[in-house]
Amino acid sequence: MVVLSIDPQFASSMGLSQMLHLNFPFADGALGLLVKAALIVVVIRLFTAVYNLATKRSPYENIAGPEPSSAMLGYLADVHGMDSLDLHFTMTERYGHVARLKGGLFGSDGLYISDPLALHSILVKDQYNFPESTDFSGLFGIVHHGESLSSVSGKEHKQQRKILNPVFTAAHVSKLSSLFHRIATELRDRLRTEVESNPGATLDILDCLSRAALELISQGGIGHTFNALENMSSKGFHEFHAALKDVLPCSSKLFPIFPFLESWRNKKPVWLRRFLGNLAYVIPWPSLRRFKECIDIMYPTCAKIFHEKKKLFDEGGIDALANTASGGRDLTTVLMQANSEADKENRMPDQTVITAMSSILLGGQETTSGAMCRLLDLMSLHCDLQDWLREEINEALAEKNGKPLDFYELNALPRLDATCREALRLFAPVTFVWRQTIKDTVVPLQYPITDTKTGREIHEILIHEGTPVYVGISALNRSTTLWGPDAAQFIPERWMGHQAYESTMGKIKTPGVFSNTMTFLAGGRACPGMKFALLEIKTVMSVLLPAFRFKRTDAIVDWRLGITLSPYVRGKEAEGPQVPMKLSLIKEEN
Ligand code: HEM
Repeated sequence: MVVLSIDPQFASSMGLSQMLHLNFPFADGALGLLVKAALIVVVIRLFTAVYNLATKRSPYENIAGPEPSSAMLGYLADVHGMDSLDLHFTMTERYGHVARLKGGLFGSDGLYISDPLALHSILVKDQYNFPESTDFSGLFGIVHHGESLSSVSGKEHKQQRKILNPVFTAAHVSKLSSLFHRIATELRDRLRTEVESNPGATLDILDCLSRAALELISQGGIGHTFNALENMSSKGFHEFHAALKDVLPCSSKLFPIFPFLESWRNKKPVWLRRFLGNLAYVIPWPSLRRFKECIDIMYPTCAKIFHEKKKLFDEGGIDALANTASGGRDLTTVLMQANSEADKENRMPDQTVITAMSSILLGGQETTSGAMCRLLDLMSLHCDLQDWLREEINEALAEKNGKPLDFYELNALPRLDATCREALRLFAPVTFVWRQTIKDTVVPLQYPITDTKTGREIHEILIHEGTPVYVGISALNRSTTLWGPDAAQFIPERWMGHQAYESTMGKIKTPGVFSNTMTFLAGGRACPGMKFALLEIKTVMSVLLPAFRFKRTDAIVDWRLGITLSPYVRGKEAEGPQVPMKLSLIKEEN
C-alpha cells in the first residue's frame, strides 16, 4: 500500500520530493523512484487544478447554465451521462440558446449552443476555428485505427470530403433502391415467418432492424454481406454486429479519459502505445475492456474486406467487383473507382479508404437502426399514424401494380416524408456534437441572452481559444422560439403546409442541411450519408407497413444517451437495448 502525507510547511524552501513523505513497501530502487515521480506529478496537477479553480475567473461567468452535479468532473458527467437526455432536450428552454457548462477540477468551462446564427458561425463561416475537439478526434482516431473523417480537420478533412462527397449524391444513392428493397423484403419475410410460426409472440424489433441496418449499410456502403438476416448467422457476424452496437455506448462511458486519448494515440514508440493500450484488458473497468474488444474486431474486419476488394479491383478493374454483394453499386466501389481516377495528390491512401469504410459502417449503422426503430416505436403508440401512412404507401404501390417504389417515388410521398422529417427533428439520433475553439472568435447571436450579473442583453459572444463548444442538435430542433409552443410534440402535419403551421415554419432559418433541423448537422462536416439514410428508412417503412400492424407491449421503453440513442426496457436495463413489440399480419386480418 502507498501512504502519502503532505508536509504542512508548504511554503518552506524544501524541495518537493522532501515535502512528500512517501512510504512504500518497495520504496527503494528504480520502481520506488518511478512511483514517487508519478505521485509528485499527480500532486502538482492537483494543486494547480485546485489553485486555478479557486483563483481563475471564467470568461463565461455571466452566462446562465446548469449547476454540475459533480464539482470534480464539472459538466462532463451531466452532459455525457446515459440519462442526460432531458437536460439536452430542455437546455434551450431553461437557459436560452447559449448556456455555460461549468468545468470541473481539471477542465475549463464549456458553452452549449443552439442559437442558429451562432451555429452558422461555428459550423459554416468560421468552421476552421472550431474543429472537432481533441477528445473527439482522439476517440474516433482510436475507433477507426487511423485518420478517419471524424479525426482529421482542416485541409486533410476537406481533401477526404472532396473525394467522398460525389459518392453520396442522389445520382449514386438512387441506384441503391433495388438493393435496399431486396434487403427490406428479406427482413419482411423473416418477420413474417416468425409471426406465422408464433402468432401473438413478442419480438425484439430493435434486433431485427439493427440486423437489416447492418445489411443495408454493409451491402450498400462497402459491398459486403454479413448475412445478418439469415437464421443461422455466422460467428463473424455476431462478433462484428455486437462490436458495432457496443462501441459507441461504451465509448461514451469513457469520458473521464477523453482528454488523454489524443496524446495516447500519437504516442511513440509504437510498442509503448500498444503496451499501454493492452492495459485496457487488465484494468478493472468493463466499459474500457469492451471498448478495446470492439475496436480490435472492427478494424481487422474492415481491412480484410478492403484487401479482398482491392485484389479483385487490381486484377479485373471495376467489372470484377460486379459479383460482390452489391453488384458493384456500393459506395466503396464507387470510391475506389474515383480514387483510381483522381490525380496523385488528391488520391486517398489505402489506409484512409479503410478508415472511410469503418466511418461509413459506424456512422450509418446505429444512427439509422435507431431512427427506424424510433419510427416503429412511435407507430406502435399511435395506430392512426400507421393507418395513415399505410394508406398512402398502398395507394402508391397500387399505381405501380405492386412494383417496388424507388428513391424518387418514395420521396414524393408527402405523409411518409413529413413523418420522417418530424421523427428526425424530435428524436435526432445524434443529440449533440462537440468542438473546441482553436482561435478567439466573436460569434453573433440571433436570440440574445441575458447577462446574469448586469441584466443587459448579450448580442455576441467572444469564444476564447480552447473552449469546448457543444452543438445542441436536439436543443435547436426542440426550441420553442423556433418551432412554436408545441415544439416538443410529434406533429408530422407541420411539414405538410398546414395553415396552422405555415407562419411558424416559414420563418425558421437555421444552417442545418436537413429541413432547417440540425439532425444531419451543417457546414463542411455535415453528414454525407443523409440521402442514403433517408432511402433506407423510407424503403424499409414502405415494405413493412403494408405487411404488418405494430403493437406496443406493457414494457416501458426509455431512450438513453450513448453518443447515439439506444432504447432500454425500464427495469431490464442490464439486458441491453431492446424494443419488445407485437406484430400481426395484415393479410391475415382481411
Ligand atoms: C439517420 C441517420 C443519420 C444521422 C442522424 C446522422 C447524423 C450525423 C451527424 C450529426 C454527423 C456529424 C458528426 C460530427 O460532426 O461530429 C454525421 C457525420 C457522418 N455521418 Fe452520418 N448520420 C446518419 C446516417 C449516416 C449514414 C447512413 C452514413 C453512411 C452511409 C453516415 C456517414 C457519416 C460520416 C462518414 C460522417 C462523418 C462526416 C465528417 O466528419 O465529415 N451517416 N452524421
